[in-house]
Amino acid sequence: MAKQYDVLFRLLLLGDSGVGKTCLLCRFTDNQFHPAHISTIGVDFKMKTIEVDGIKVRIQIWDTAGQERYQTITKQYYRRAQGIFLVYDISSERSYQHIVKWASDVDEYAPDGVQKILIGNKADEEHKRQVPKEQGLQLAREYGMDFYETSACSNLNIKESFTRLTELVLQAHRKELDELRGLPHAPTLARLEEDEQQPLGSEDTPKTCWC
Ligand SMILES: Nc1nc2c(ncn2[C@@H]2O[C@H](COP(=O)(O)OP(=O)(O)OP(=O)(O)O)[C@@H](O)[C@H]2O)c(=O)[nH]1
Repeated sequence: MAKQYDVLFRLLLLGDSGVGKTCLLCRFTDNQFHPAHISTIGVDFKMKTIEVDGIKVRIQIWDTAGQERYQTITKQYYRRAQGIFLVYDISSERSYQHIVKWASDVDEYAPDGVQKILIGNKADEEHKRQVPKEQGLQLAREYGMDFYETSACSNLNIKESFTRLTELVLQAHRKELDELRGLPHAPTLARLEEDEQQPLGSEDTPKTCWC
């Protein structure tokens, strides 16, 4: 059967528990939002295909548990990511401060050249804001990352941020893509067979996304 996409990438969502990683993912893939916080156990993933620059990109998005006790498990998934979202909650100064720790984990465990974007989520909660937008921008500048304030609740900048990270990954893999464009059946950047495996948080286990 013909492939429905040209390339397959893996993106990863990292950040403290409760910043809204699962909700960002559910909003992007299913356009849904659930107000309850049910902590992710280990990792989970969802897939979505989008078109960028005329290329059909299948993205496998890994949602990791923010809770400390799952860090040993979640770190095992860093090395297979091509793009990473570092997420904090604009109403939690603490989650913003912890971005330094998440970024240092990425440096340690993710592959060189992994693309990163900083996200300040829950932008709809202006009345509870603890982290000024300028502070997010400043940190993103220091790390050389793009920055978005998002809201999974009001659907602010969700499509934009996922599309941007996908574009960055595509740009980073320009050479393979140029080859891909020249060949009718060029290999994908990642093997589907591997990705259809059902690791932790698979279709058969209870879903941590309740949106
Ligand atoms: N107001 C508002 N609430 C949000 C937003 N995104 C998530 N939430 C809420 O924040 C809480 C935590 O969201 P989750 O997506 O479960 O957080 P998480 O980062 O996946 O948490 P862990 O799985 O524990 O790591 C839930 O009650 C969500 O409804 C948002 O953009 N705005």
